[in-house]
Amino acid sequence: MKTFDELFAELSAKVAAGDPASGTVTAVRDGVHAAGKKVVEEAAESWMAAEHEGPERTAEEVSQLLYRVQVLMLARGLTLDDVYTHL
Ligand SMILES: N=c1c2ncn([C@@H]3O[C@H](COP(=O)(O)OP(=O)(O)OP(=O)(O)O)[C@@H](O)[C@H]3O)c2ncn1[C@@H]1O[C@H](COP(=O)(O)O)[C@@H](O)[C@H]1O
Repeated sequence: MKTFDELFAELSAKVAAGDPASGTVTAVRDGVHAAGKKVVEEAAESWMAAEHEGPERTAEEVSQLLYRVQVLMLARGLTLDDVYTHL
């Protein structure tokens, strides 16, 4: 288990190192357009799970959504502080 901040630190380090085994590195290199499409896809799956599936499936889809949001942030060069300043 990890927190949102811990995941972002892990993904940032992998991207900075260009870790060849990391799916995140590939996803970030694919760019903002592809990353944005994945955010929308996982958002829709989260919504559908919340309406039609149980809490466990919904939590799983929301975790994927949070991951895809972080990929989009990294592809766009945003930090957590850039976002948190608006909360
Ligand atoms: N949390 C995630 C995570 N969530 C989703 N994914 C990726 O997203 C893929 C699933 O996306 P798809 O679009 O294929 O999903 P789907 O077909 O819609 O599947 P469902 O939504 O229907 O379940 C997974 O196979 C992973 O490649 C993730 N990949 C990585 N992480 C975390 O990121 C860390 C670093 O990962 P790497 O960069 O791969 O080392 C890992 O330790 C994890 O903690």
